[in-house]
Amino acid sequence: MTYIDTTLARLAKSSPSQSEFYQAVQEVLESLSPLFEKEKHYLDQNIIERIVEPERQIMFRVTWVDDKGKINVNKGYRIEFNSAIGPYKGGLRFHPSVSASIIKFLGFEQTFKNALTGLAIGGGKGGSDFDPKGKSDNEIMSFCQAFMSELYRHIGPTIDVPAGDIGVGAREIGYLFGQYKRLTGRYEGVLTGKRIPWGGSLVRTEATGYGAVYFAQNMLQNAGDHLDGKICAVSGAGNVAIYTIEKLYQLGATPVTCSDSRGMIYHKSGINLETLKQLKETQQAPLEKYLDVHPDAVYKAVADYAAGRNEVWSVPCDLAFPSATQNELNQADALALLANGCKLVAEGANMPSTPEAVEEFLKARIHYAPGKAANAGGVATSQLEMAQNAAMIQWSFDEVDLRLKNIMKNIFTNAWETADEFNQPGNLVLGANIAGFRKVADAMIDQGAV
Ligand SMILES: NC(=O)C1=CN([C@@H]2O[C@H](COP(=O)(O)OP(=O)(O)OC[C@H]3O[C@@H](n4cnc5c(N)ncnc54)[C@H](OP(=O)(O)O)[C@@H]3O)[C@@H](O)[C@H]2O)C=CC1
Ligand SMILES: O=C(O)CCC(=O)C(=O)O
Repeated sequence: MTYIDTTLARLAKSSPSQSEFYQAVQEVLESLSPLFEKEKHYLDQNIIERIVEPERQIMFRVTWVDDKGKINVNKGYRIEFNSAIGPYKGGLRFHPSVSASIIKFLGFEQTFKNALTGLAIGGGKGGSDFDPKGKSDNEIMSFCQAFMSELYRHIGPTIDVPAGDIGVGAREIGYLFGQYKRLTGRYEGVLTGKRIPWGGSLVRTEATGYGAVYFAQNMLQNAGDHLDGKICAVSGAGNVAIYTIEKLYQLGATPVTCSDSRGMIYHKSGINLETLKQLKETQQAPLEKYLDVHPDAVYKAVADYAAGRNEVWSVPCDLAFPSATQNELNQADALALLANGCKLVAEGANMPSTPEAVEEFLKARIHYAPGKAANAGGVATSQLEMAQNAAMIQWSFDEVDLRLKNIMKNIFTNAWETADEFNQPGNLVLGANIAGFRKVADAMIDQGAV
């Protein structure tokens, strides 16, 4: 048995039925093989067994009252995965699909992503199986207050700093922050993604989508190409997708698709960003309503989006930005993209491509950027928010945007050069995994057997 088989067998025994978590661990460990062959001390220090085990897993009951006076119970999670290079940092996801497996895979990925940013942030993730869809504002507040009533004792500006993810935006961060302040009496940078007037950072809202496009720009420029005139397929219709689409337009590309959990829009002349923002940021309406404003667009419903029936990937495009959720792009989707001429995939979502899809991209030698590299702009800008909070200052939009651009360039260069070092030029999966792992593992070794 290889060390990968041994590790996965051990995880299957100690953490049964966590398929997303095993998938993330397997993907990272497979690409680390060349590193372990070259630098044996990681195995001597038992780093693999240590790094796949979260430092702390908090699971709790969230009891809240809905508008009809009914008492509801949901499950809450915060997985504090790794603090070798800084306080735990990562988002909170509120979605009915949330499970220990999903939060653990996200926390594991977050650890390496945060290391790639070059900033002092460890990895964590949290959330709940609470479904915000169809809930009133009062119910969202009631849930957030109940969630924070347990979480507050585990977090702090130098301990663990949560943020948003699927189903958690500025509104939820506001309710969570208010409850933290009520319970502790402290006004401090304990959450990021806050609104600007009370401690938020400019550009945090846009950062993940903008960052993914900056990353794609770096990949293209490195190959003597550019974004101008490129046709782009984007999935998702939330925070990441919207600001990916915005930045693509700013840099001369044309995004032609977006999608939500019910279906996708194909608008050949280009997605209308104002309509999309109106539907998703203001009204929280299904994408089908887009047709009321733009009857020339095409809408296709999907029966089972997360299982890979994602029509976005069947559209002719030069570049693809999966920005909805994990495993939304399978092998058939990858083959359809390649057959249609797609030359670059930059992942805005976390682990959106299945292992078989990633294999196809690597085999075809197109530009492929895994989520932990391409979507790191969000968490990096969260760290910039922490820095501004700690210093009690606020930087301008341009200043934060410039820092974000530089961080994305550095991540690209680091992953690219690491791939070269291991004789796999252009393989950013290997480059990002080894570069992220090395930083965390070296810090763990320096800090002893803790
Ligand atoms: N926000 C951030 O800063 C960062 C986010 N990410 C990742 O980006 C991805 C998108 O996050 P974000 O845009 O913030 O989230 P949002 O909640 O703003 O939007 C998520 C979008 O994806 C769709 N979606 C979510 N889950 C599912 C599912 N299980 N099946 C089908 N469709 C689904 C939603 O459709 P519907 O509206 O119908 O629910 C929605 O359009 C996630 O993978 C997240 O982890 C990564 C780095 C940072
Ligand atoms: O901004 C953050 O802290 C976390 C963002 C996030 O959840 C992610 O990078 O997946």
